[in-house]
Amino acid sequence: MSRTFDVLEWTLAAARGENYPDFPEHPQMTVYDTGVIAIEPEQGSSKDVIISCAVHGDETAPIELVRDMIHAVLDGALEIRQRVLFMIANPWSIVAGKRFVEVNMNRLFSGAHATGDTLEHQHAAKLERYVERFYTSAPAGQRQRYHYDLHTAIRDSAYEKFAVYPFRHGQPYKREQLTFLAECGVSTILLNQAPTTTFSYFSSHQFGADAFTVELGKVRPFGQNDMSRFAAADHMFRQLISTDVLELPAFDASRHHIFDVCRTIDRTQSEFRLNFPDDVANFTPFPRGALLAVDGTTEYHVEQAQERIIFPNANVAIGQRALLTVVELPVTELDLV
Ligand SMILES: O=C(O)CCC(=O)N[C@@H](CCC(=O)O)C(=O)O
Ligand SMILES: [Zn+2]
Repeated sequence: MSRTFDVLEWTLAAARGENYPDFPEHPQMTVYDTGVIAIEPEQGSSKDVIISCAVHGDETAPIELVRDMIHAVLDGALEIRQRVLFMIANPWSIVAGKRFVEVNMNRLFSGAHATGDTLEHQHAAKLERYVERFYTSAPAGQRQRYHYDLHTAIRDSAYEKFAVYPFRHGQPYKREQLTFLAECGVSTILLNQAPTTTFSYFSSHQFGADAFTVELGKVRPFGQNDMSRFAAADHMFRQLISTDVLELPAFDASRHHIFDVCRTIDRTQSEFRLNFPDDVANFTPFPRGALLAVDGTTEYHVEQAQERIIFPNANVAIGQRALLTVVELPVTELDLV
């Protein structure tokens, strides 16, 4: 169905330098930038929720989810009870139909954007300012900050949906967040054990938000996503922003698969290869001793009894992460609050 105003078309037209009608006047909506829209209920909110997509431009399902939520608000079909910032983070990479135009933007947060001057460096700096503006302009009082940065993964995955819990600097993990994510269909969690320059770590570390990189499925072109696979996540995000108090079931440890990030293997040489085929899925386990990657003359072998591979990508820029390995951790070993 064609719309008189389509927020994605408006965002992409701006990225292409084309004309498009202005964003419609709406009493609760403030446009921070094309694709960056804050929605603020008049009163009574207690949550500041960021839902971002398109940090990688070819990860289309989250873009469709965010687009449809914004349209539902514009159409009066979704009543907003909490402050929300929707972010279509890299419109130029959507236009290009690529993960990024020049540089992977999800390595440029927490100030890393200062190291260059590409479109992605400049835009990451702006996105940081929008996050700061949104969180710091909330009404006074006790509030809770959230940031769900929605992605889809390049490879198939033994666990279709999973989330990265950014490094907590010793703070406990939250039962409520694990339960919320499980209700979204995301019951597999990776615990990052070091600071990163990702968008979710930025909001978590700089603003104390409950922030996650959420992998909702596999990268597919527009029109090829089976949106029924995202229905639970869509429902829960809408519940989060349209209710005063979000009803969640009690925490149930048996629902969750927790994995500790064990090793981060960076590509440091132009001669870099992964020692397994392109169709090996995320979370595939490898036995101790197996050769995973060769970086110049350095060989990376599996060190623990069973390490599983995540996000393998031999084509990353030199200096960037080419592979993570994870090991399963019983939920009972987590410091939970
Ligand atoms: O499938 C892949 O290889 C990449 C999917 C993706 O974009 N993942 C994020 C994870 C960010 C994090 O570690 O929090 C990324 O690589 O940026
Ligand atoms: Zn991504």
